[in-house]
Amino acid sequence: MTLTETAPAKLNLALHVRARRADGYHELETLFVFARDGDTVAIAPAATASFGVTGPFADAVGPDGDNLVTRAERAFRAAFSVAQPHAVTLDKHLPVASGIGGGSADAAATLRLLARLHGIAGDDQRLLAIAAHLGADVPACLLGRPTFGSGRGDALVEVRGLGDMPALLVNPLVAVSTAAVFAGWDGMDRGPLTDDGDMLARALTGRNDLQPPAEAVAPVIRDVLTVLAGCDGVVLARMSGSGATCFALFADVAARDSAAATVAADAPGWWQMRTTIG
Ligand SMILES: C[C@@](CO)(OP(=O)(O)O)[C@H](O)COP(=O)(O)OP(=O)(O)OC[C@H]1O[C@@H](n2ccc(N)nc2=O)[C@H](O)[C@@H]1O
Ligand SMILES: Nc1ncnc2c1ncn2[C@@H]1O[C@H](COP(=O)(O)OP(=O)(O)O)[C@@H](O)[C@H]1O
Repeated sequence: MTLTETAPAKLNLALHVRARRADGYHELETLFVFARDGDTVAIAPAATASFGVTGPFADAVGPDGDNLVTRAERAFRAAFSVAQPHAVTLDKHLPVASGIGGGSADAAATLRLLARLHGIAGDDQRLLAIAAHLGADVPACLLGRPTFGSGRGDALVEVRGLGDMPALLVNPLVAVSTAAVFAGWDGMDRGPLTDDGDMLARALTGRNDLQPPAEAVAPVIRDVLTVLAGCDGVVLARMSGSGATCFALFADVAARDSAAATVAADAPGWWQMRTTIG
């Protein structure tokens, strides 16, 4: 029996960095939303453990046994005393180290699949503990619903999402290290996210405080945002997470598709994904 799940791209509609912590992490406030599309993880019980990766970004993950998917599988088996090995395959469509949490989403999808396979409730606290240990973003990806995150980004409160908004994700295919971008933050607290209004209103009055340090690492991010912000019908254009992926939200599908055509013509070397944000 093979079980399959989408590991949806994560977007930070806004991300405010509030403080640097003694443990090397940062206090932040963020609005997490999830795309309808992303990677795909498939899991089946097997005589021996194995990992395989396919898809356009397979090479960036590599076939060896240490990545966020295999770490999630090992942590699950240890926490729930599961002796049964699994064959895991990952179809990798999201660029790696790109601010849309691909690795975190893959790990979260792996945990959800293993929970289904072994009869563990999706909201079991042990799953959440494994997720938090794998990375600051993994608990939000495990939940997979629109959420306000604080602390390291792992203190979560569910909020009402955007409804189904057409979105375009664009990455200039420059990998950006999350640690390096946080290290470049200037240390200035520019204030909290507002809790007034709906998700879109809160996002529109918010910012991404990691955008300036990410642009210092990868100046092409400014070009991506200039192209997106100039497209007709854009409601919001911003960088996600620590970059370099930027997103644009649109009021309708026609405007989103016309922006996708503009980006493809202006910058054929950039990665893009048309999707819908819930
Ligand atoms: C910036 C965000 C926003 O959602 O997303 P991405 O850009 O990774 O998608 C996340 O906070 C990333 O979460 P995640 O990618 O899971 O981070 P981790 O693996 O736990 O940490 C990688 C490194 O990022 C830095 N880090 C991460 C989270 C945080 N709140 N403060 C930090 O300073 C630390 O230097 C840490 O060593
Ligand atoms: N399954 C995976 N997919 C993507 N990256 C992974 C995976 N497993 C481990 N990684 C590592 O995790 C790091 C973060 O990748 P990713 O989650 O794609 O980026 P981000 O945290 O910027 O959203 C990368 O350096 C990558 O090498």
